[in-house]
Amino acid sequence: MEIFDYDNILLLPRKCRVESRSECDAGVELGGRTFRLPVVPANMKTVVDETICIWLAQNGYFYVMHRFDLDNVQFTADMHAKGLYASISLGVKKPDYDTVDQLLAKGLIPEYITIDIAHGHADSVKNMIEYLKAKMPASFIIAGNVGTPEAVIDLENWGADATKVGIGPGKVCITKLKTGFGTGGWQLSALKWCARVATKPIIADGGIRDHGDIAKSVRFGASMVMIGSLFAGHEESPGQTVEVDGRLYKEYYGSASDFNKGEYKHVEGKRILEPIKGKLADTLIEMEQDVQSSISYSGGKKLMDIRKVNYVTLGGTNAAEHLLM
Ligand SMILES: NC(=O)C1=CN([C@@H]2O[C@H](COP(=O)(O)OP(=O)(O)OC[C@H]3O[C@@H](n4cnc5c(N)ncnc54)[C@H](OP(=O)(O)O)[C@@H]3O)[C@@H](O)[C@H]2O)C=CC1
Ligand SMILES: Nc1nc2c(ncn2[C@@H]2O[C@H](COP(=O)(O)O)[C@@H](O)[C@H]2O)c(=O)[nH]1
Repeated sequence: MEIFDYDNILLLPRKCRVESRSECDAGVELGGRTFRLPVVPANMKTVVDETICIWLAQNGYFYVMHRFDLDNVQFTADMHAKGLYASISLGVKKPDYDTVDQLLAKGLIPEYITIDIAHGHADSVKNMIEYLKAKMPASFIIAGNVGTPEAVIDLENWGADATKVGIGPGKVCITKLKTGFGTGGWQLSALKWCARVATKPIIADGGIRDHGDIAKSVRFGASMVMIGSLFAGHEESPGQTVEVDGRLYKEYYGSASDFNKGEYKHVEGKRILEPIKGKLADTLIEMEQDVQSSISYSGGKKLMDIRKVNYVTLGGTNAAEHLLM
C-alpha cells in the first residue's frame, strides 16, 4: 500500500473549462441538504458553540454541535424553533441513550446525528446506530472515528449513513504518541484506502493545515472534511482569549484532553494556542474561493470533478506520477 499525507501530494491540472472561477460550484450534498462548502468545523468545545452553529446553518454551511456539557434536547429545540436543521453529537454511554429517549419524548428528531467516539469500530457504536435507526429512522447518522476499510464496511453495514475517517491526525491529538495507533502522518492515504470500499459518504477528519488540503481530501474520496485548528483561532471562537507578549491567541484543546475531560484519565489530547486570525465568515469565504480555484484547476465545474485528476507523490528526488486509480 502506498503511504502519503497532505504534504507529499500535489494534484495535476487539466485543461480549464470555465472563464471565471466563480462558475465553479463548491457545493456538496449530504443527507438530503446541499451545503455551499465541503467543510465542517470540528465538533469541539473550542471550535463551535450554539451561536456559531446557528450562523453556519443560516448561511448554508454544515455544522456538527459538540456534545460536552451541553443539553442536546434544548439545543435541538432551539434550532428547530429558528427553522434550522439540528445536527448533534452523541457518545455511546447510558446518558446518550437517555438523550435519545428525551428527544423522542418531546417529538424532537435531529436531522443529523454524529456518533463521535475515539475508537468508533466498536460494538458500542453498532448498538447506538441500531438504537437510532429503530427510534429515529429519519435522522442521518454519521459514525466514527475509524481508520481502516474493515471499519468503514462494518459501520456502513450496521446502518451508518456516512463514516468519519481519522484516528489521530488532529493538531491537538496525541493518540499516536500515547497508544502507537492511528492515521496520523498518513491520513490522506488512509482516506484513499477507506474510500475504495465505501459506498456512502466519508467525512475526512483531522490533519487539514492548508485550504488546498480540502481538494486533496475530495480527490482521495472525501465528501466533506472536518476541520478543527484552522477554525479555532477566530474572533468568535469559543476558546478563551490569551495574551502572550502582546499578541492575542485563542486556546484550542482536544476533546480527549484533560482540559475537556476535567480529569487526567485516558488523555489523548493536548491544549495549544492559535493566533487570532479575524472573522470566521471571512475564512469560510476564502475557503470557498480556494475550492472554486481547485475545481477550475481540475478542469471541471463542480466539486466532484476534482476526483478525476491525476497526482504526483513528492518523495524527495523520486517524485512519481500517478494515473487515475
Ligand atoms: N479522532 C481521534 O483520533 C480521536 C478523537 N477523540 C475525541 O475525543 C472525544 C472523547 O472520545 P471518547 O473518549 O471516545 O468519548 P467518551 O468519553 O464519550 O467515551 C466513549 C466510550 O467509548 C469507550 N472508549 C473510548 N476509547 C476507547 C478505546 N480505545 N477502546 C475501548 N473503548 C473506548 C469509553 O470507555 P472508557 O473511557 O472507559 O474506555 C466510553 O465508554 C470524542 O469527541 C472523540 O471524537 C478522542 C481520541 C481520538
Ligand atoms: N486524538 C485526538 N483527536 C482529537 C481530540 N480532539 C479532537 N480530535 C480530533 O481532531 C480533529 C480536528 O483536527 P485538526 O487537525 O483539524 O485540528 C477533530 O475533528 C477530532 O477528530 C483529542 O483530544 N485527541
